[in-house]
Amino acid sequence: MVKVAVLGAAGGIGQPLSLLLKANPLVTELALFDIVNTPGVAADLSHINTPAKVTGYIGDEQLGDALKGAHVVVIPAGVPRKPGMTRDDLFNINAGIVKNLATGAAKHCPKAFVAVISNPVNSTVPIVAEVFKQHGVFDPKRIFGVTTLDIVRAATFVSEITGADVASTNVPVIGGHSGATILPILSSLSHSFTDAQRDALVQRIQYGGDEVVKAKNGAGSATLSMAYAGARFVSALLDASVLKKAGVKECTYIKTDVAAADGVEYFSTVVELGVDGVAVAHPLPSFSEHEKKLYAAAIAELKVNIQKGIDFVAKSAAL
Ligand SMILES: NC(=O)c1ccc[n+]([C@@H]2O[C@H](COP(=O)([O-])OP(=O)(O)OC[C@H]3O[C@@H](n4cnc5c(N)ncnc54)[C@H](O)[C@@H]3O)[C@@H](O)[C@H]2O)c1
Ligand SMILES: O=C(O)C[C@H](O)C(=O)O
Repeated sequence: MVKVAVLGAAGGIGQPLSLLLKANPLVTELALFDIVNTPGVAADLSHINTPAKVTGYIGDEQLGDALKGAHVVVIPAGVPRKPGMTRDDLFNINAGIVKNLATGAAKHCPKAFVAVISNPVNSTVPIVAEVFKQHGVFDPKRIFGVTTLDIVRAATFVSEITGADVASTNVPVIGGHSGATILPILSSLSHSFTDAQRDALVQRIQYGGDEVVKAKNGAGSATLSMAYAGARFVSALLDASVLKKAGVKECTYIKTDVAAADGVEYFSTVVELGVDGVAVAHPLPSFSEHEKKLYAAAIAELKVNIQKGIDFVAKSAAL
């Protein structure tokens, strides 16, 4: 039995993500949780002739049933940005939503892999971790911030410049998931970019989310490309943990000591996935002079974002 629970399943990301997960033959049960509309989404997806049995769960009282027995919990619940907003502007609403869902996961499926999509990821992942710690079930190998969209974008934008096949273009993107914390490692590629090309690419990868937010003009942020990226990440988790495939690697934001020397305990890095989640978190790559500056800027912002998530859980525990 491989049960995947999607929390926020009726939303802009949740629906196409659930569709892609329904198409994954490794998934045998798909639990769709939201505060609205999941019975309809579940009925619709349930007619697709793939193995997953699909069930809709609605409202807090059904959260436990949605989560019980889950192998993977994916969380795209929460509000998206509108033009002019930063991801951090979503904190006040999304922190509470993620904390509540994480509490459900800690109680009902403490061993599940938890893949957090809700923004601001730099802070929501520490929130999930702190909630799991409070319940005495925290395992840093099992909680992930989904930064796969940055990898997907980087491959697309880089291949547009290099002309290389996009499917075989792989650009590591480390750090976090917002603006200056997004750190593409262009120096790892064999192509040599001019400084102007490099600067334009870094800018586009760091602010790719804003490109979509502007184009959607108030109707939300990336949903379809995020669903694709989220499904790719879950598929990697299942390949490693269910099929026990070796060498499955994705960049993902985890609690790790790779950047601990610089004072951050959460960082997105290249991670080799295994049956228990994180098998190997790769150390920082060797940076170009330019990347050293980007890294310093990323660290400064990450520190603030991470602390904000930790403080939020501590404050609400003290109430
Ligand atoms: N990690 C990434 O790369 C990435 C990419 C795109 C979007 N996002 C983030 O994903 C989140 C969702 O974006 P979206 O476009 O799908 O938004 P959306 O508004 O279309 O959908 C969000 C869904 O969450 C549900 N929801 C709200 N409160 C809930 C709760 N307490 N429990 C369960 N469900 C709840 C809503 O009912 C809605 O169906 C946003 O925070 C957005 O910023 C992250
Ligand atoms: O930009 C956003 O707010 C959504 C998401 O984080 C993205 O990168 O597209």
